[in-house]
Order: sequence, then C-alpha cells, then structure tokens
Amino acid sequence: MQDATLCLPVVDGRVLLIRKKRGVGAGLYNGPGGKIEPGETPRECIHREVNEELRIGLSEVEKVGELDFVFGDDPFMFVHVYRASDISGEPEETDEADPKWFDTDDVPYDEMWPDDRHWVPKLLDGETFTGRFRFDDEGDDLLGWAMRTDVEF
Ligand SMILES: Nc1ncnc2c1[nH]c(=O)n2[C@H]1C[C@H](O)[C@@H](COP(=O)(O)OP(=O)(O)OP(=O)(O)O)O1
Repeated sequence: MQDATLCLPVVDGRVLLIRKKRGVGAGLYNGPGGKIEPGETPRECIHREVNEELRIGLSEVEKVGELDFVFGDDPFMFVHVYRASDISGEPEETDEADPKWFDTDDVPYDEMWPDDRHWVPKLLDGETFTGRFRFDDEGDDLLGWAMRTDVEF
C-alpha cells in the first residue's frame, strides 16, 4: 500500500485545484499532493508536494480525512487529506501541475476522480471523514464506497 497526501486550499469561497500533467490521474483536476517519501511525515509531505507542484506555502492546515483506494482486490493508495485556509505566494504552473481556482459551488466533478464527488463536498462543508473506495482492476470505474463522517484525527 502506497501512502500519499492531498490538500485542498479553500480561501474566500474558492478552492484551489490542479490539472495534473503527469503520473496517477494525469489530465484530471485534483488537489495538489503526492506520495510520502521514506522518513517523511504526512504533514511534511503535503508541504513539500504543494511547494514542488505550485511554488506556494500552506498555512492553517488541518487534517480532515483519510481515503483508502482499492483497485480490484489490491490496495492501491492510502491518502491523508488536508484542508488549508490560507496560502502564501501566487500559484504557478509547473511541469507537474496547472493550478486553477474554482468557486466552491462550481467544482468540476466531471473532470475529477469519480470518488471526489463523495468526499470533496464534505471537506468544503468543514466535515471530517474516512472513506474506502473500490475501483475496477484498471482504476477506471468506481464500483463501491463506504464513508464515515465526524472522525477525529
Ligand atoms: N481516486 C483518487 N481520488 C483522488 N485523489 C487520488 C485518487 N487516487 C490517487 O492516487 N489520488 C491522489 C493521491 C496523490 O495526491 C496523487 C497521486 O500521487 P502521484 O501524483 O502519483 O504522486 P507524486 O509523488 O506527485 O508522483 P511522482 O513524483 O512519482 O510523479 O493522487
């Protein structure tokens, strides 16, 4: 099982997403984030990934979720999810990511991973959650999911 992180900065009624340019989910909108490196904590990872992908800093960062993704019968990714209430710097396009702000009532779910429409609204509403999402063998179709809310981290 690979551990990874995601962060959605939500500032002044808008959420910052990236159009991923490579790797898992390339072409889709997602929160910035990525795989945790050996010896790194999840929090260290999310600050590093956001800086690498967008050249910004995060502040007022809270952990709000944990997501477990399964492809077929195989564990695929365990993701620590963060929400940031502020950023420092101006998001820049890099070779990994193209940033874009969206109004929180206009999130482009049709261009995101199919699980996102189940948990992103909870993050935007200030809820905490865990979720388990089971995809087909290729990771294309979402076959089933289960979520809990009001979780303490
Ligand atoms: N199903 C789903 N929904 C939402 N977000 C994700 C998924 N599956 C995922 O893998 N993710 C997220 C979790 C991570 O933030 C990224 C995947 O990390 P990746 O881009 O492969 O990691 P990096 O470390 O940045 O990659 P490289 O440096 O190896 O290119 O997607």
